[in-house]
Amino acid sequence: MTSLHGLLAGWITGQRWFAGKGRAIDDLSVETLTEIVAGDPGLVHLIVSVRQEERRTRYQILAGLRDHLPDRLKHVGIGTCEWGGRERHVYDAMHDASLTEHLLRGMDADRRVNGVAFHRVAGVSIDTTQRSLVLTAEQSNTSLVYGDAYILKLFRQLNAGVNPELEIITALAGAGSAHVARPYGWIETGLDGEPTTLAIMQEYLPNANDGWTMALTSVRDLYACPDAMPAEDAGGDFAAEAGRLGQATAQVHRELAESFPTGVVEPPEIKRMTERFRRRLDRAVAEVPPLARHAEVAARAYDRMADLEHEITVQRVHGDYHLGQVMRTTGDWVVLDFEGEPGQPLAERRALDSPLRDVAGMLRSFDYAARHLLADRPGAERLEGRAREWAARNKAAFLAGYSEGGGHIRGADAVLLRALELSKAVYEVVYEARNRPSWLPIPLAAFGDEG
Ligand SMILES: Nc1ncnc2c1ncn2[C@@H]1O[C@H](COP(=O)(O)OP(=O)(O)O)[C@@H](O)[C@H]1O
Ligand SMILES: O=P(O)(O)O[C@H]1O[C@H](CO)[C@@H](O[C@H]2O[C@H](CO)[C@@H](O)[C@H](O)[C@H]2O)[C@H](O)[C@H]1O
Repeated sequence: MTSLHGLLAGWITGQRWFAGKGRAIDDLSVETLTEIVAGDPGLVHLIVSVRQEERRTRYQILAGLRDHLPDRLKHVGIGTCEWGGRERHVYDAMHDASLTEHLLRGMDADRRVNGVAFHRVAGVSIDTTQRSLVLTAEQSNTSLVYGDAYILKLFRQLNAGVNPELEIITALAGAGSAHVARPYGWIETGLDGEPTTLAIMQEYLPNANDGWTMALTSVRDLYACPDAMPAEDAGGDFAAEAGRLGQATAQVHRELAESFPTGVVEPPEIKRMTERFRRRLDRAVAEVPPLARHAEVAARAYDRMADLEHEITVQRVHGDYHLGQVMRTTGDWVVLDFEGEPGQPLAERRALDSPLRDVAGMLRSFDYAARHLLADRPGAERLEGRAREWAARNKAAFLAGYSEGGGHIRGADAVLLRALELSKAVYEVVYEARNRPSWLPIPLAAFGDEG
């Protein structure tokens, strides 16, 4: 009979959130196993450590155990193995509402099960009768939606330490921000001696649309219009929303600056920042060879940044800002997912940075939205111009909104912004190569234009 390790090693590579796709697993070990619910069905919490060549990554899994697997759960089966002296079915517990209700109950009761601690945010109450469904989004993590009340995000890749998202939404919600979803609870454990966030539960925004979906609708509308029609006359023009998003972004940056420390980075440290960008570029080229022919474009932008003679203001930022991280409610834009770039060390994700890093991230996202629909589309070359037009129009509206909302972008910031955009594109090249290789041409196109 296959061992639990063997089962997990065969299953994990097929999961959307598994970051090491395309590379063999050299070793998978179970670091911790905590029984959250005994019996049938049973629920166990696992932290597994996966080694692929030199890189070791920890992942979190919630596994269900049943003596008999009902048809409705067969599609999430992991396999069978011996457990407690008998053969049991192991499956992905996120799809079993009769198990995920224990997560709600655990948070409501501030329960602790061995090393796994459930917490409720002070002053809120949790409705434990809500049933969960797994969100089917393109995600680095896995989210459960309970009724239309809560959304619980289970972090898949684990890095020791408090997740910046928990820290930030707690502070901003506490300060009365209109741009974050209210936190309700979290789950944590100790890893390498540090409290480490395993999951966060927030208010679910039931009548909201995410920015990526809205932007794609707008792009589709434009592509369907006659070539001669100006973008502003096309149905579904997104520019007014892009402007409002810019304003909301500036407000969130102000709230972050008020809730956390800020600082300034002097030119010698700016040089060191560009050295880090270069090292990241070198690593990316080694991992994704098609990036090599564009490396010079990025290197030149970094050189220009290294020559900056004025200081840069730094503060806590979002860190992985894009259209999929913002939701338009009936009232305003709400910002999600303040956890920085998944997979980066937590210290880096919590470090103070230029708010323009988020601005750069969103500018890249407008390019993604414009180009995404061109892949594999007949007549794509004809639409290339329209894609540029859509991206340029919405980027300009976003930047104008950012300034109107009190965000600071001076003329001299163009060099910094360009370097940050290309640094983000380098990250995206690696992200796409690992997760969605057919999307790789999108970030690679960022280097084609010297800006
Ligand atoms: N509070 C919320 N209300 C409604 N939908 C949400 C909420 N938070 C996240 N979502 C949806 O879940 C998706 C993924 O959430 P996100 O926090 O970005 O996860 P990940 O870090 O895995 O990408 C979002 O794009 C959005 O569609
Ligand atoms: O999972 P997260 O949302 O934290 O972020 C990761 O996945 C994103 C993709 O889902 C990725 O974003 C890239 O693709 C987006 C379109 O799907 C695009 O809007 C972004 O601009 C682009 O960076 C993100 O980089 C990654 O960290």
